[in-house]
Amino acid sequence: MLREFFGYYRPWLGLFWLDFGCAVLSGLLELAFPLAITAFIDHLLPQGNWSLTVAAAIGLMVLYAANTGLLAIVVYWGHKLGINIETEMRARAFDHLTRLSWRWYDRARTGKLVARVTRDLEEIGEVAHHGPEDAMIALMTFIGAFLLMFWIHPQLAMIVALIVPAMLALVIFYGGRMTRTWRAIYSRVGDFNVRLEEALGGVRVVQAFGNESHESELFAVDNQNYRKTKLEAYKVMATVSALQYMGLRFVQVIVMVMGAYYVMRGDLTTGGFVGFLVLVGVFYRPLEKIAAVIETYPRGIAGFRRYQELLATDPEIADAPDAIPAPALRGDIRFENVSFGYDERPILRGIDLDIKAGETVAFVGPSGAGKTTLLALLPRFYEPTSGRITVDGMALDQLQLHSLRRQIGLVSQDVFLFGGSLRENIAYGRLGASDAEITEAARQAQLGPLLDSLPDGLNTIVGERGVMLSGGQKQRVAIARAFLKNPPILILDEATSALDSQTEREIQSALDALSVGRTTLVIAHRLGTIRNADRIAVMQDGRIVEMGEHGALVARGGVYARLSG
Ligand SMILES: Nc1ncnc2c1ncn2[C@@H]1O[C@H](COP(=O)(O)OP(=O)(O)OP(=O)(O)O)[C@@H](O)[C@H]1O
Repeated sequence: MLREFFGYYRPWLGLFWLDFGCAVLSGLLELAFPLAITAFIDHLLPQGNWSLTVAAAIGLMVLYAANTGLLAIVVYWGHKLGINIETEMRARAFDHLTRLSWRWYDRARTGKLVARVTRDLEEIGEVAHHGPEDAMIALMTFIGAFLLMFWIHPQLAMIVALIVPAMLALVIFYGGRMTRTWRAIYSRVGDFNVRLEEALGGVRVVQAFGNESHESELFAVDNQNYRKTKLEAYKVMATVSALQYMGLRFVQVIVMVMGAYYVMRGDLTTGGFVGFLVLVGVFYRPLEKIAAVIETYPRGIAGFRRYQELLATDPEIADAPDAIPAPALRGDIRFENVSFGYDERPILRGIDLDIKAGETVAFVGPSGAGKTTLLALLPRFYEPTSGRITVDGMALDQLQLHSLRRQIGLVSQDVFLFGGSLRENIAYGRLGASDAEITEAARQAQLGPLLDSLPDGLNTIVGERGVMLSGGQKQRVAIARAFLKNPPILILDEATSALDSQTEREIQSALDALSVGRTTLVIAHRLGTIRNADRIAVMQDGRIVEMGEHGALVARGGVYARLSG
């Protein structure tokens, strides 16, 4: 896994080495400052040479200025490295997410997905930047400071070293607790997101049922859980920082006392003494860094695991290696003994169906009979469990998915509109369509009068999911998209919601115009559509139980006669 993680550094190796190199140099300079102080006190002061003192001070300032520059580089370019990696991962995650199957999305929670693409990747970015750099600096200053202290005064250095294992044990112990607490916090944030997403997304339903307080109570549970978990984390943080502070100060006092003793005995110079005291601070700092690494690293790694899992999710429905681009289709469609179930429960059972190019077939039957499911197999939103489907004699899975879907228009019951303008929403049917083409499609879909009445015309913003449009208008936008797409095959899932008869007539005539010259499969809830169909397929319990023209089916006196009667 680490190898894969470091693979993401490859395009940014230059940045990585720049960041890493500057961090190492800065670490070395940190070690040089205590030595400079020692030399200053022990060698310069006794000489009483003022100009040399000023020169030394200027030299020290230059060193500090250099270190400032190095630190600025580390902060900016290091974070740049992190965000570059994060951006690349986010792009891949989004790309993959847009390709996952309907079956996968049936089980997904959007709130959690959003958290993965945003928060998880942010954590990884942080680790990508700080991980190697922190670990290296910590190790280097830790060992370096100890060697220098040992060089100044071995016995004193050993006293400091005695305290190190205790501090490390502390850091590791609390680091582990911190990791667990953070994991819990993030899981709480996930719950939170899901709740927010559903309550706000469904706020109209919440209000319609007067269930605001109920939602607030549910939210309060998540909110309080989050608070409790956060408080746990703060407790651990308080303990760690208190212990760290106490540890450092105690060691400093011990060093002060012991150092003073050695100075009085003439074993240690004053400069060595002061330098040593500063080194204790330098030596101690990596412990904090190690604590930080122990805290952030597992978070990043947990995020990276989830990211890898996401990328490894099988899109289920994808192009076979030998799939060919679909040629311009005529629109002959065949279902051969097709069966399907979303899970173990069979929904479609051995469907055989032959539709000629240009034909309009209406599907009717009781709710839950499998009409929508059957038609969802044609653009390969789901794969049949057995049997096969062909268009123009070619099996669907021989064709490249995009080239197939480009030739199938879909007008479904619940039209999804994006939160932009009417223009953007209609143009979704064929990206890059000109304004003239968009307007023409809108008029064909009977949106003309609406466009004329809107001061902003095509630029009118439709609101999130198109809330500013009526149900009938949304339907017409979907029809306009289909006109613009101009596919040889059309799937219409009629709106079941009652439209007034005038609107219904307009939409029906737009749909009739749309289906001219195309193979049209329509899930019919209205008699008007059924009459226009060349044939009617009556579905029941996942089977086609009757097939034929309206008159013949009525005369037969079977299921259809009962349904339409
Ligand atoms: N995504 C899904 N996951 C699992 N089961 C599903 C899914 N979609 C539909 N079903 C189930 O499949 C069965 C057939 O549903 P389908 O929507 O195809 O029926 P329909 O004939 O179109 O009904 P309606 O006329 O009410 O739209 C139903 O029992 C439904 O519960």
